[in-house]
Amino acid sequence: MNPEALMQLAIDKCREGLAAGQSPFGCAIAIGDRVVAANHNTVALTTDITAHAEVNALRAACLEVGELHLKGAVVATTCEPCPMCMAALHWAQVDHVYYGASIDDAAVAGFNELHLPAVELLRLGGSSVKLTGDLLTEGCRELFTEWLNMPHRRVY
Ligand SMILES: Nc1nc2[nH]cnc2c(=O)[nH]1
Repeated sequence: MNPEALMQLAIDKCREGLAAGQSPFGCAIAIGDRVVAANHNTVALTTDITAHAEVNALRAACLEVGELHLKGAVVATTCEPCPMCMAALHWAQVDHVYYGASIDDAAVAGFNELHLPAVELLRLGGSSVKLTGDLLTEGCRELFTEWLNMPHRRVY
């Protein structure tokens, strides 16, 4: 599946989350042409601070394929993975991660981000996961704008 189409799925899933009062993050995972997971962040819903979109998608994808490692998997996430999510993506041995908005964009929207770029974490840790940013960035940033207009948003 091409990365743009996968990112559009992540954006759509994020909007589903926004409609349900969740935070503005979505993630989709494909292996070849098969979409194995598409999830949004559920931190507010589950009172689970680790329920980021990427962690939710990884859990769903591993369950779906019945494997710990997602060899050949392509991941599209609306925002650059935080260190927790980047580490989880490394553990799952995904092939390539695409993201749209940046950690700085999330911080500007009010999230208490660790200012450690995903590319730095991969380099420091010697990970072979491929990483490409700036995919459908404006569409992904727009999700933060929509979220900032929600009166009952929950920041963390
Ligand atoms: N990439 C990403 N960054 C976040 N920052 C806070 N929550 C999230 C999330 O679900 N995904």
